[in-house]
Amino acid sequence: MAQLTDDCFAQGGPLMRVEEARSLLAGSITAVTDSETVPLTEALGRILAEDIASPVDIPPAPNSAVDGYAVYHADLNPDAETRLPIAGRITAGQQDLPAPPRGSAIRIFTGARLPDGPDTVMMQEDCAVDGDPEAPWVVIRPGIKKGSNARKAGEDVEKDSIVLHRGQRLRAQDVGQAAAVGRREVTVSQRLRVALFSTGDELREPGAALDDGAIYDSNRYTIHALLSGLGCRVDDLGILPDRLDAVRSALGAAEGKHDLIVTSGGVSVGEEDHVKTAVEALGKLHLWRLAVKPGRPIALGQVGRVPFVGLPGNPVAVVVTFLNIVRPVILRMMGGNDTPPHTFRVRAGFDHKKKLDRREWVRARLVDGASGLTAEKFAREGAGILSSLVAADGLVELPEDLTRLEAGAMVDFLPFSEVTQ
Ligand SMILES: Nc1nc2c(c(=O)[nH]1)N[C@H]1C(S)=C(S)[C@@H](COP(=O)(O)OP(=O)(O)OC[C@H]3O[C@@H](n4cnc5c(N)ncnc54)[C@H](O)[C@@H]3O)O[C@H]1N2
Ligand code: MOO
Repeated sequence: MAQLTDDCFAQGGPLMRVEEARSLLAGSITAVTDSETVPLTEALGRILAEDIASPVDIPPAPNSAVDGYAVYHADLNPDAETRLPIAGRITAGQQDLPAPPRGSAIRIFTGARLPDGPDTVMMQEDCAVDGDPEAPWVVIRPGIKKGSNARKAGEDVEKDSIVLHRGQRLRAQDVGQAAAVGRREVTVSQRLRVALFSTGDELREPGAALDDGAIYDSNRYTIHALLSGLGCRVDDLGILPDRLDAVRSALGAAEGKHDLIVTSGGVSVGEEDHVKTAVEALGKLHLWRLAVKPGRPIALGQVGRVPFVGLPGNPVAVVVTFLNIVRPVILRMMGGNDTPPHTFRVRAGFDHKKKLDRREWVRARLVDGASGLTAEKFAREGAGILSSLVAADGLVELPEDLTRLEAGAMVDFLPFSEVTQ
């Protein structure tokens, strides 16, 4: 028999567009976590729960950007070499600064404070030193601009300005910025406590024997990694059998101890798909059919008062729906701001036909060629082909109104690196 529907739209009924789903979620999900104070060494990837202002100017005082000689620019001959006596020496961290007279230079090092007076620093490679080593002179080439290599107080950060904002996710440089304004600790949102289940009688733990009809549970490990990457505290609650009573009691038990419950599988239309029924019995199911490919049957709802996300079972659909739909929900629950990930315009290296009115994410790897970056599609497209994601660098996002893509057209590319850390 011909395959009738490898088609997520076959189920009929209204499908919700991505933008509608996102704005519905943005309107209904609020931050749920309290804040906590952590040392900077534990702050990476956490969401800042305070604005951080700098109590000081950075740098606090004018200093030199190079190893060289500090001079009064007005002492320099603009058209010929200038020869100046070296009147002193200043190293980084030195507090007692010599007061250089006009018509002299000061030996100075990168980061050392500039004394009052000199306004310009010559890089030592552009100077020559001669004369008696006890009383040396520096010879300076003409042409340097006034103020060169002299860092001004506050040129990086001005006192009292906000350097880091509540809701931002801390990257390495942000952690460094907190240290640069003198913070040892920062206040961040507590980690979201997430209960994670996979569902399906066919699933076995990796490492166990694989009997007939069974497969290893990969989704739970994929989702665990995705959640951990977002800074969640994941409670791995194993594999649930395809039995309504078991699913219902496991979800019910998870409610009290977690901020979010995530499952994979069991959200489609088969009689063995019990997750939707269990969630409806324990709370509410808000939406479960999106106008996307892959990943249409995603369940979003609540178990008691705890938000619930039921990801579809197909391994590719898991990743695509997590990154595009669930990730912003989780960041929002942790008090994160809504900074959308960056996509990049690249050339499509493939033709592609798609259905009108659904958004499609095509797995692609980037190839660097003479005409720039080209996105190449993986040969096989099934939503169960996890190896296609392994081979991909990211997702080409094709909009709802497109039905035909021709190789050479420019497309939006979402690199995994934008959304998996
Ligand atoms: N008659 C229809 N059948 C299906 C439809 C449909 O509209 N009508 N939708 C298809 C789509 S789209 C998807 S996606 C899946 C979603 O189904 P479920 O969420 O109920 O997932 P399962 O049926 O449990 O599993 C689907 C597939 O994925 C494998 N799987 C499940 N869990 C795991 C795991 N933890 N690790 C690895 N692989 C897993 C499972 O063995 C199945 O092959 O439904 C389609 N069907
Ligand atoms: O085919 Mo389904 O789009 O969600 O994997």
